Amino acid sequence: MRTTFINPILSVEQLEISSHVMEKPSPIVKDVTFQLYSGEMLALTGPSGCGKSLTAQAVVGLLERECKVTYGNIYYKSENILDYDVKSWQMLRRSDIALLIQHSLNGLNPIRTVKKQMVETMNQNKKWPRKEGNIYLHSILHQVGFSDPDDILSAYPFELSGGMRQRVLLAMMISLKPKILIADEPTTALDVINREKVLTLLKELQYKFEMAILLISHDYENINKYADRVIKMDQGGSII
Ligand SMILES: Nc1ncnc2c1ncn2[C@@H]1O[C@H](COP(=O)(O)OP(=O)(O)OP(=O)(O)O)[C@@H](O)[C@H]1O
Repeated sequence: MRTTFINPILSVEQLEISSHVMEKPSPIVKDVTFQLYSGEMLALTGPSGCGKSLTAQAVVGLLERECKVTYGNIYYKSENILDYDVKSWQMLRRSDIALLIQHSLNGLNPIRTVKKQMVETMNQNKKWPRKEGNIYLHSILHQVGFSDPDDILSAYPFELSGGMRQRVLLAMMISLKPKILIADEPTTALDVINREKVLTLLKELQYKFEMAILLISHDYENINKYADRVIKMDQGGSII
């Protein structure tokens, strides 16, 4: 799919996020405006603590209790998703916007096989007949680079390396065919070779699944190599 820079799939406008820890709410992220277009990989970068992760959490309705959006709008396909209730956010995360974060590695249940967890995820949007479901699972695991999906499916998460678990999580997310994947620092804690592997994989998935990817990263060298566009936040949390 070719990216057309006409109608953004996601539009963040003058976003302000404030912390309510103190009596008076104080903005931590201010004036964040950017557009993400269908099928592109957009990198969001900037110094540590400038608010990249908070921006990602706001887009999927997962800000922690003490943080709130205090100004601005977030449009997904022209709909202001800041008006959503809890159920609509859940639906959006289930079928449209997936967020991959480092912490989500712990999101795999340690006492259930990969297969059980993947089947459960896959069936959230559509009940798959067993045979078709199995074929689909295998094909998705192939897409994220597993040459022997059966071994992975029968494994428990603790039997897999961190990199393998990350690919399993990616496979789970991809199985729901999101329109947007937000990958928050997917290469942190990886060595140079594995960083390249993850980014190459994301690039392949971007094309194969016609997904838009918002890549949050500090890895300037690779960002320029893989992203179609790069935007930068400053210390005060605004886009520069
Ligand atoms: N739940 C929270 N309550 C209050 N302040 C928070 C909360 N989460 C993050 N912050 C603060 O908001 C600011 C932005 O944090 P955020 O994690 O979004 O930065 P970041 O740009 O993603 O940083 P990094 O690149 O290091 O991951 C930081 O100063 C952080 O301490």
